[in-house]
Amino acid sequence: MLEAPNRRPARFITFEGGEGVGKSTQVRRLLTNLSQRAIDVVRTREPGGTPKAEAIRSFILQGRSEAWGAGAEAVLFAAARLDHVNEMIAPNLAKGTWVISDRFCDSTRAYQGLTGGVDDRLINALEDLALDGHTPDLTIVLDMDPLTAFKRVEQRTLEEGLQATGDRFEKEEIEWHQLLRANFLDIARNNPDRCVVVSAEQDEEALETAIWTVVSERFPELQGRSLA
Ligand SMILES: Nc1ncnc2c1ncn2[C@@H]1O[C@H](COP(=O)(O)OP(=O)(O)O)[C@@H](O)[C@H]1O
Ligand SMILES: Cc1cn([C@H]2C[C@H](O)[C@@H](COP(=O)(O)OP(=O)(O)O)O2)c(=O)[nH]c1=O
Repeated sequence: MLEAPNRRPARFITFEGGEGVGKSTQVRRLLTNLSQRAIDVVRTREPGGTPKAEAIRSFILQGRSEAWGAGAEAVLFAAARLDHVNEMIAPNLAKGTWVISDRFCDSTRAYQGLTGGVDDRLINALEDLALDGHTPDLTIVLDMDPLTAFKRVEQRTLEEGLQATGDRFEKEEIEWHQLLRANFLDIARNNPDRCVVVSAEQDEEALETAIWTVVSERFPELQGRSLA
């Protein structure tokens, strides 16, 4: 099939960071901002994004893989990612649809690798195989003090009368989450062309504006696009 002339490639954007820093909220807001500028875009999440990957998600987040250790969990996250890339991310990008993912490969490197102690060689090999060249064009690393993030989540849970989930990784000690934060910052430092760190300690609207500035500067095709 002939390529349409001057057609820009679809972009792949990921959001990373610790628990409760506002990733899902900002993924939704960025999706709206892009859609309003007539960009075809979908949002997805990890672990998950396809039925098979969602099955692996519930298995891990219920704590059923915990006893196997961080190395086996890294393999499970990569198995979910392989399906997610092959069945969802790659086909969307191929047809010109932008993809925004709430977490992706940096989560495995940060949680299982740098914080969980899994050997770099396994993390690198899994990343290489699962991504198969589908490295994100831009990764927004949302950074904030984990205690403040937990307080936010607690506050909302109380306000909305929700049940606290206590997922597999949410119950780790605060020191563990502080180390996780430092490790996400290290990943960003080691990938300066791809990652941009944005402080998540600002209200939702201010953070949305900060992220929009990063995204629109990174992708020149967005400049001058008026709101639909
Ligand atoms: N900038 C913000 N300021 C205050 N509260 C926020 C902000 N962004 C999100 N929240 C609230 O914090 C909680 C976690 O947000 P969420 O987007 O689900 O984070 P994550 O996806 O990183 O876990 C939610 O209750 C959400 O409503
Ligand atoms: C994608 C991925 C997630 N995780 C963890 C991070 C979260 O604790 C959990 C995903 O749960 P989720 O409820 O999506 O967390 P959050 O709202 O904080 O993004 O899985 C890993 O440990 N490794 C990975 O590769």
